[in-house]
Amino acid sequence: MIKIKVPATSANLGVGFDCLGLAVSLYSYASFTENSEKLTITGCDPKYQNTDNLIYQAFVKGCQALEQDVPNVKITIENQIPISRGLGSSAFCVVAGLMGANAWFGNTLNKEQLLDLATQIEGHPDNVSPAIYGQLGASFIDHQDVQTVHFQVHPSLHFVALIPDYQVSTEQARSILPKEMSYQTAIYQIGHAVALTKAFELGDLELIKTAIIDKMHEPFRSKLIPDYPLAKKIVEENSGILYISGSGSTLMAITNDNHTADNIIADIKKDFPAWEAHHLTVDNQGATVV
Ligand SMILES: Nc1ncnc2c1ncn2[C@@H]1O[C@H](COP(=O)(O)OP(=O)(O)OP(=O)(O)O)[C@@H](O)[C@H]1O
Ligand SMILES: N[C@@H](CCO)C(=O)O
Repeated sequence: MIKIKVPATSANLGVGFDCLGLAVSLYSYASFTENSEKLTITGCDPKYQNTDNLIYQAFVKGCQALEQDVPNVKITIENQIPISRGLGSSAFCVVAGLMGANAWFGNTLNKEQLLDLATQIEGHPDNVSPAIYGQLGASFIDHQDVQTVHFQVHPSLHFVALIPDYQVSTEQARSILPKEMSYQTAIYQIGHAVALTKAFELGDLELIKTAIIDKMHEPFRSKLIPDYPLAKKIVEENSGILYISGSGSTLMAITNDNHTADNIIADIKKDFPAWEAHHLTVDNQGATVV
């Protein structure tokens, strides 16, 4: 049996729309075993238990890249990453499927090749890069070639994923964005994004607080999350910093204090008892064969 472990990923980090992504300590697993039938899938909603399943689609793409026939396979999913909540559940599927195929046929694809394939499936590299490499990743696509660099996040930083009991569709969250942006806003975003990566390395919470403020997507997307204003108020009253994780609905709080992270969770639970909340650290390893 081949078992792949993939971390959840939090894309954008405010000003890094479609470029920045962070791997965090929440994990899903996919196992691949020989099967008498073409395909069996367990561990997910019956609507995903067919050949359209994203893990299987990525497994097939991996086999094709390796120029191998697609074997009969049983895929067993152990899922902790909530679906369509902005924590990279689709990146988990894509990376697990590709790495499953790669391990099945002797691990001949390297991480750069896996990242190129994963980005072709996912459409943007911000989640799949940290899902493969761990840490904080900054990525861009140069023709078909994905370039990615990694930043070691300062260990003093704590991340709290506040996960609403409702989904936000990535498709809708992309479709509501304006088609154009001014030079002034582009300059604002570039300066802030570069400074933000340094602030994460340094663990400089004051710099993170200003550098993370986005003008490109959060002002529009926050309207898709009805509880955004109250959640932001609760986090800021606890001296935390809030951004929309991926395309939402998860709101990620950042603090440099263990106790504050726990207080944020306790206060959020008072107003939103149905929400899930996880106190997370940065995953520095990325996806692994376990
Ligand atoms: N455990 C799972 N089993 C089967 N399919 C899954 C699973 N997790 C994710 N998926 C697939 O991924 C899709 C969700 O992708 P989507 O991009 O909407 O959300 P996300 O990746 O969680 O959010 P974001 O990209 O903002 O972090 C689902 O519709 C499904 O096709
Ligand atoms: N960068 C993507 C992440 C979600 O897949 C977005 O914000 O739409």
